[in-house]
Amino acid sequence: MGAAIHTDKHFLTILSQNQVDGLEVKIKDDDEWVRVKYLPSSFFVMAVDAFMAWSNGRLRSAPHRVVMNGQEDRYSIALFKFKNGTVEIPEELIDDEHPPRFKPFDHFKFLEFYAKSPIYFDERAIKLFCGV
Ligand SMILES: O=C(O)CCC(=O)C(=O)O
Ligand SMILES: [Fe+2]
Repeated sequence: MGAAIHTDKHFLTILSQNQVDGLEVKIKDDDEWVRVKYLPSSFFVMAVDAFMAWSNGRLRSAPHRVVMNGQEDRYSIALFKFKNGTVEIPEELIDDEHPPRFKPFDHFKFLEFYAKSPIYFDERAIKLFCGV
């Protein structure tokens, strides 16, 4: 079993797994998938959708998936961090060269809005919800 391509809707994702790899991340806008290699006892931390909006797009919420191709069992555990209240770009990250790319939004309303939507897992959801 694996996981289909998606971006996480939270603020930060912290992942850990047993020593069976499977997580793949798309770092650029091309077709290349990077397989995540964990050091023993390490965590993998990703800035995800709400962090991308907060950072005015400086950090990208990377599409990722889980691809399994062996017979070994894989276990992973995820901690999803939310931002309580309004997510708003700090003024230090806005200037003439970097106009705001996301409107302030309530993180839980974003989650609620897309909870039952077929595009919940789509990377465009955050841009459709609060993109400028
Ligand atoms: O199993 C993993 O390493 C990733 C799982 C994942 O992407 C998720 O739960 O959102
Ligand atoms: Fe994920």
